[in-house]
Amino acid sequence: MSRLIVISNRVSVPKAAGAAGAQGGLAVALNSALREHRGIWFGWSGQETETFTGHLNMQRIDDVTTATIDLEPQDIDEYYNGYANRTLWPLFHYRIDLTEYDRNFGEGYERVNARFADSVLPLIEPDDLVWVHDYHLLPLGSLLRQKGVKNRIGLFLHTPWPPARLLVSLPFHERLVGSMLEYDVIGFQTTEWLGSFLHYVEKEMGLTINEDGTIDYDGRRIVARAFPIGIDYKEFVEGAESDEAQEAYDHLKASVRGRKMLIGVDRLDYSKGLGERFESFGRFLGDYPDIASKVVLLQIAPPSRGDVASYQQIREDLERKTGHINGAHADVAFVPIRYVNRGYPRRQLAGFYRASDIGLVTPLRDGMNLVAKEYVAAQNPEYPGVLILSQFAGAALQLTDALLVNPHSIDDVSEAIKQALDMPLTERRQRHEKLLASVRDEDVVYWRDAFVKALFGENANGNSAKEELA
Ligand SMILES: O=P(O)(O)OC[C@H]1O[C@H](O[C@H]2O[C@H](CO)[C@@H](O)[C@H](O)[C@H]2O)[C@H](O)[C@@H](O)[C@@H]1O
Ligand SMILES: O=c1ccn([C@@H]2O[C@H](COP(=O)(O)OP(=O)(O)O)[C@@H](O)[C@H]2O)c(=O)[nH]1
Repeated sequence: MSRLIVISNRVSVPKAAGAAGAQGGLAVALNSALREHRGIWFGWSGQETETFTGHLNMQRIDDVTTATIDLEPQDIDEYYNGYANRTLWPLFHYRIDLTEYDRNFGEGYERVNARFADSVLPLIEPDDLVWVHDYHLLPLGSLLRQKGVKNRIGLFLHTPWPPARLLVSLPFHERLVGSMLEYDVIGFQTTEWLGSFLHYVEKEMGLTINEDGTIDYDGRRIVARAFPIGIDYKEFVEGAESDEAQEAYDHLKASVRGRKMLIGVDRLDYSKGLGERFESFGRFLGDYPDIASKVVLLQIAPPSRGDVASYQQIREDLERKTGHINGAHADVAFVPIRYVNRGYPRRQLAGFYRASDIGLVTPLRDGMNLVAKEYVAAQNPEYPGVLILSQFAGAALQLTDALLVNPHSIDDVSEAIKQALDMPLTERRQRHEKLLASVRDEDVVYWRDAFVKALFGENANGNSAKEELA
C-alpha cells in the first residue's frame, strides 16, 4: 500500500490540542483518515517563530505521524488571516461584501505555499500519494511539480466553490485556478460546487469537459469529482456510549427541567448563520407565546479566527442579539438562549446532541457541516430528535430527510421549529432511520477510500488513469 502524505494548513491531533475546542471538521476528519493509513500529516504547527527556518518538528501522537513547521508573524497575518480568511473564505462562501483584495495578502499566500513546498519536499518518497487539503493551499500542487515531484497529487476542497460570476471578481483568478490543474484529482464536497468549478474551467479557460467529467490538460487527465465527507461513525458512536457522554446528557437534561431543547454547535463564523438563527428563534418565541417558556436554545459557539475583523464583528452582533431576545422573553427562572463561547470535547457534545429534541443547523453556506451528521448519529433511534438543516449546507444533498430550510427566511426557520416540535414519533423515527443510514454508510472511511482510490488512479473498471490515457 502506498504511503499517504496529507498536507493541510493546520495539523491538529486531539491529544496534542488538549481534546476540547474548535478543531473544525477538517481536523476531525483527517485524524480519522490517517489513523488507519501509514503516512505523514504535514502542516503548520499553529505556532509563531521570529524567523522562518523550515525546521520540521516530527511527532507521533495517537497513531498519527505529524511533521509541522512554525510560521513568521507576517506569514500568519498575510497568508492565514489575510488571503485565506479575508479573501478566499468569504469569496468561497459567496460573501463578496466581506472579501478583501490586498496585494500583500496574495504575496504572503504565495510565499507560504512556497515554504510549505520546500519543507514537505524531503518527506515525499517516489511511491507516496500526496493529498493536499483546502483553500489555504490551492497552488501547492503546482509548486511541488516545479520542484520535480512526479507523484500523484490530489486536492480536496472542504469549502464551497463559488459560481464563476463571483470568482472572476478575484484578481489573478485565472492564475489561481490554472495552478490547480497540476493536480491529478480535484475533489469537492458536492456536485453543486463541482458544477461551479467545471463551469469556470469551460467558460473562463476554454477547456472541454469529457463525458465522464474528467478534464484533459497539458497531456494529462484530471479527475474532478464530488467526494462528500462523513464523520468517523464508529468512533463517534463509541464516544456517544461513553461515561462522559452520559454525564453530559444527564447534566443537561436536569438543567432544562422538562423543557424542549434545541441545540446549535458551530465555530463563531458568519457563514454559520447564527444571527439569522437567533432571530428565527426569537420570532418563534414571539409567534407562539403559549409554548415560549417551554423551549430552550443551547448555542455552543467556540471563537474562531479572532484576529479577523469580520469575526470580531459577528461576535459582537451575537452578544447583542442574545441580550435582546433574552431580555424580551426571559423571566426570573428562565432564559431562552444559552449562548456559550467555548468548545467542548466531542464525547460531551454527543451527550448534548442526544439530550436535544431539535438539532438546529442553519448555515448560510457551508462546504459540508459535520455537526449535522453528528447530531443524527447521537440520537436514540427509539426517540430521535429532529434535524432542521439549511438547504445551503453541503450536507443537505445527502440528508434529504431532515427538515430542509432557507436560513435567510426567519419565518421558514421559525415554522420548521414548530413543525419539529409537533412531529409525531412515527415520522421522527422514519426520518431518522433514513438519515442514519446515510451518516453510517457514507462515513469518513468511505470518503477517504473513495478519494484515495481516485488518487491512486483507478477508475470504475479497475484500470489506472495512466493506462486509460495511453
Ligand atoms: O482551521 P480554522 O481556521 O480554525 O477553521 C476550521 C476549519 O474550518 C473549515 O472546515 C470545513 O471542513 C469541514 C470538513 O470537511 C466541512 O464540514 C465544513 O463545512 C468546512 O467549513 C475549513 O475548511 C478548514 O480548513 C478549517 O480547518
Ligand atoms: O465545541 C466544539 C465545537 C465543534 N467541534 C467539532 O468541530 C467540527 C465542526 O465541523 P463542521 O464540519 O460542522 O464545521 P467547520 O467548523 O469545519 O466549518 C465537528 O466535528 C464538531 O464536533 C468540537 O469538537 N467541539
